[in-house]
Amino acid sequence: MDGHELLGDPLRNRGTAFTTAQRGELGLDGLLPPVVETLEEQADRAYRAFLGYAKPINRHIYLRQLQDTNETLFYRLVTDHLDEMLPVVYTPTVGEACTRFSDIYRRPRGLFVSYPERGRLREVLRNRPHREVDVIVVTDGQRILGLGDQGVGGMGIPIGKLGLYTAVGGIHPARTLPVLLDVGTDNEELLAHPRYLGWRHHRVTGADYDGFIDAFVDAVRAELPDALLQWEDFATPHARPILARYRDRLRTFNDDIQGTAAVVLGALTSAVTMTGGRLRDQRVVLAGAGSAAIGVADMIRTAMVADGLTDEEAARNFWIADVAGLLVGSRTDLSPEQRRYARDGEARPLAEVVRDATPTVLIGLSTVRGLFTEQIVRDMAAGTDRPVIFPLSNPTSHSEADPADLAAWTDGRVLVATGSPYPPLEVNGRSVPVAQSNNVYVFPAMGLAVTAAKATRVTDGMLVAAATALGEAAGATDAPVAPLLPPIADMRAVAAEVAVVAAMAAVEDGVAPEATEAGLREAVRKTQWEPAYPD
Ligand SMILES: NC(=O)c1ccc[n+]([C@@H]2O[C@H](COP(=O)([O-])OP(=O)(O)OC[C@H]3O[C@@H](n4cnc5c(N)ncnc54)[C@H](O)[C@@H]3O)[C@@H](O)[C@H]2O)c1
Ligand SMILES: O=C(O)C[C@H](O)C(=O)O
Ligand SMILES: [Mg+2]
Repeated sequence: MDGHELLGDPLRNRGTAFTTAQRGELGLDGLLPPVVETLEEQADRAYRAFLGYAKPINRHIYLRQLQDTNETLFYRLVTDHLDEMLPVVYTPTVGEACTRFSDIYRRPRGLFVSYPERGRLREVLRNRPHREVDVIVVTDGQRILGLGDQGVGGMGIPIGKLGLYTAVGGIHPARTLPVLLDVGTDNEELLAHPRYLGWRHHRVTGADYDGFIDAFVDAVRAELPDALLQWEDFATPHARPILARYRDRLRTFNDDIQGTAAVVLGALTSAVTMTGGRLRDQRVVLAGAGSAAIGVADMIRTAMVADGLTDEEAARNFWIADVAGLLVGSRTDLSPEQRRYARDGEARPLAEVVRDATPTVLIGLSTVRGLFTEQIVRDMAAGTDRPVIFPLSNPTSHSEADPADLAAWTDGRVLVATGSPYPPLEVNGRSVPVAQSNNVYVFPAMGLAVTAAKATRVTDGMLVAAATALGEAAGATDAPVAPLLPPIADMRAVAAEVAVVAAMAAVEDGVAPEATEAGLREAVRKTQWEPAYPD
């Protein structure tokens, strides 16, 4: 590699931080301005440049460009300013980046695996930019946040998620692989877009789709048998069947179903601690019955059983409503997973469900902006002292409610967590951060746990352990107002702690080699990469 090529390799490029001696040895003389800088000095310049952009999308484009130029510098910057940059590299701005992917595209990253190449998927995988991979995040772009089908633009999500595997989890950036499965798009606007960069074709469906997914998984197992495969933003009709099909065959999990459920259980555990109640006594209304909502219900139900209920009693604590109303036994459109929660009577709308059920907990995974109306929230707040309300749909433009409204409509009694970031609430003259109940609190820790413990599967036990550790890390007390999850600035330390607990669960479940807690702690520590130039 000559000097010029070296500067084009984001993993090895140090830009102005190459020393005088290195510049001489590596053929870099004349290719850089004369001053030699430290990483901190470079990060200071990059931060000022970042602040120079007013719009979040332009900040996102700047940071993505930095990531493609010098990854050490990118991760130093993001790690040092996580609170401020998480909403820019990730939700909600990453949603806009996906919708505008074909317009803002600069450079390739990751692998585009498209249907027309289905006969040669191993060759495509062999073209991966880096040989050794710990974590793959894959999407087919069909359900990007609450924004629907984004086709090839969905690639923004695996890139964003893996950026956090590194910034939060500490997985080495060269050991991550974003993958976009391009099976076409049913988004007519994209199909008509003159600059659309994906395969211009309607979505492949049925047996052809299933066969393609199978061929992809076979190629992953052949080429990267030790990698963790995370499924992300698949539409509900595919998400669960894919998870069921592969979860016992390789290291794999679905982030929207399982990662989401673990973080919600963690935040709910904090809320219940704060109210002084028991999990088993909560009456939960869920708005939305997609794969995220049912995943959340299943995990809370399991935790209620651990808290002393029978499975049947626990299921009776849920009222789940989707676009057609309450899930009831007389409906013919329910999947087996949904039917477990079906209740008697009519398929009444959410507002009626909230009036009848007198819930203590209201969770939104519906993609519908403003679904939690003032009336619904006031009705709920009339029946419980501390209403627990989680509007979890992303991005912000699809959130079921704004925390400030929830606080106003409940006279400050609400315990809130949101999917997308929101500014702090003013409560009795105090500024209280709003917990972001987003799977980012769990997936980097899962990657770290699987990698450090050499786990061969992702078990329910590992996810429940992660949820419990997260709830404990929030440090909830019976104080009247406090955030339900740890601060974002502490996320890296929390991920390491959650990873140790999940790794211990992997050993206990028999999917990882025997190891002590101290051994796993050391393995997690050693796995975590620090953004710094090596000596
Ligand atoms: N906070 C997080 O970490 C997190 C994680 C996963 C998903 N999500 C968000 O959850 C949302 C849903 O994801 P999904 O994969 O389950 O999607 P989905 O499209 O499968 O599910 C949406 C559900 O909402 C229902 N719905 C639509 N309109 C409704 C209405 N007016 N009243 C009640 N229900 C209604 C639909 O019938 C469906 O059951 C997305 O916005 C996604 O961004 C957030
Ligand atoms: O990506 C996120 O912010 C969370 C979640 O995976 C989602 O799909 O909304
Ligand atoms: Mg997702």
